[in-house]
Amino acid sequence: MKKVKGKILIIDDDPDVLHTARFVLKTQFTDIITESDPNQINYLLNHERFDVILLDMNYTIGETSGREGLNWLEHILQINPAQNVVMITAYGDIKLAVETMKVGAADFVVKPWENEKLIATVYAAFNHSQSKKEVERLRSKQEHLSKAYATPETEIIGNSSAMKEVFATVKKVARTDANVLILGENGTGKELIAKALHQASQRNHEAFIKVDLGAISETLFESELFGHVKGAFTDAKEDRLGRFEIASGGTLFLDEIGNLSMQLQAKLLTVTQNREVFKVGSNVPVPIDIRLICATNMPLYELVVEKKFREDLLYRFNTVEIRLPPLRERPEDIPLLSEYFLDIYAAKYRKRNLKLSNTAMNYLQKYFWPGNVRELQHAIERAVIMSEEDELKKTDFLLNDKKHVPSQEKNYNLDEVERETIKEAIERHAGNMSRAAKELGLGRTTLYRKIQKYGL
Ligand SMILES: Nc1ncnc2c1ncn2[C@@H]1O[C@H](COP(=O)(O)OP(=O)(O)OP(=O)(O)O)[C@@H](O)[C@H]1O
Repeated sequence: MKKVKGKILIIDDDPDVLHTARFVLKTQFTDIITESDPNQINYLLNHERFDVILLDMNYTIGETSGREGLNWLEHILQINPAQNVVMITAYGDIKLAVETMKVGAADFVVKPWENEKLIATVYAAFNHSQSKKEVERLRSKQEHLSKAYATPETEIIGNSSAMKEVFATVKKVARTDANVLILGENGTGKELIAKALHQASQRNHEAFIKVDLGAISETLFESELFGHVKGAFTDAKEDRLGRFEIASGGTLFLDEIGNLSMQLQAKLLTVTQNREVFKVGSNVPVPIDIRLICATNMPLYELVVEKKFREDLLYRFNTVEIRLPPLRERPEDIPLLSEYFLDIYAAKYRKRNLKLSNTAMNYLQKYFWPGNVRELQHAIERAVIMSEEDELKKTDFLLNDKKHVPSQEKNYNLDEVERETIKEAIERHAGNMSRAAKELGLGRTTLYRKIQKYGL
């Protein structure tokens, strides 16, 4: 018969009891640990997690009141309030055994026991412990999922060759468990791609948990990511699961990894190498099973050269790398995205007949889009709200004109480029010629000569 994967601890000062209990239970469970000295409870509970503890009521010779067992039970529940404990009691102690259940014992078995009865009682406690764990895991997962689903999902739009390549990579790697690193400027769709990878993976019925590492303070990092046990620090009023544990079985998306301090990078490396976490305040390792997706808008490879990002951590993250090009490098996606967002917002603001004029579309395609797709999305939403006619015009978009790159009509006339550059520098330094000259790398006299030449 296949044994159940479970760890049972038996604490009794009578070696015969330990021996027979081990003999009976090892036919059912994979790990049986016996201990004759209850003073070892602290050590044991701080180093391992037990599914069920079988605990004797009396230890000191001549002691039959059962009080000792009750005290040890309270002690165990203080260390781990969720621990399942089955009391071992002599026939005369049944009244006290019932008392222990009020304190928090899961059940009791009476010595001498029938083997079937012992197995059945430990099984029931074991199943209870498993369902308690599952309930806690599901509760935390649910909390995160409801937050995640508060924001509606969007399609991923793109017809440029760069985006087609991205889609092909997503398709290829989604079903593997390979770690994926997504690089790209703000608003290029890194999170969207991470979600797409999760949705197309075999883990899609499990949670997708996002952690914005840029938003977590250094002090809360461990508790947020690895969890904590009750009493680990002043505010730790109860046990809490970390994001790694909640994501177990699913996908963990670590955003903004470029912002991590060296110290936190070291911690993350250990966790991703060993695939287990230690909750703050606990020495018990918790195994984790996650698919890891990381993202950043920082130049990670440069940070490695500057020794600001660990090379070993980068190579742990980048088994597969996806680079999302900035929107200005794929202007052919702009009409598609613009129409897509226009549809959404025209419906939302009940302006269904709204169209984009050709001049407006032209204008959008030439803009620099420093905030990428997110900026385009906001620009369209704002224009839809502000528009008073059936057609969105160039003037409905409040874009920063300085950031326009008329790429197709780019001017390669050196004189004109020089004239524009000088004009911009003078404007930027509010007419301060020394500063403008310095920025342009020119002497003041040369600058004046050129101002005269170009009639500025
Ligand atoms: N290809 C796309 N198709 C449709 N919507 C997109 C696309 N790319 C990005 N978006 C939208 O743009 C917004 C920003 O996307 P997302 O949050 O995925 O970007 P990000 O790269 O993770 O940004 P940040 O670096 O700021 O976290 C979202 O509302 C997203 O739905």
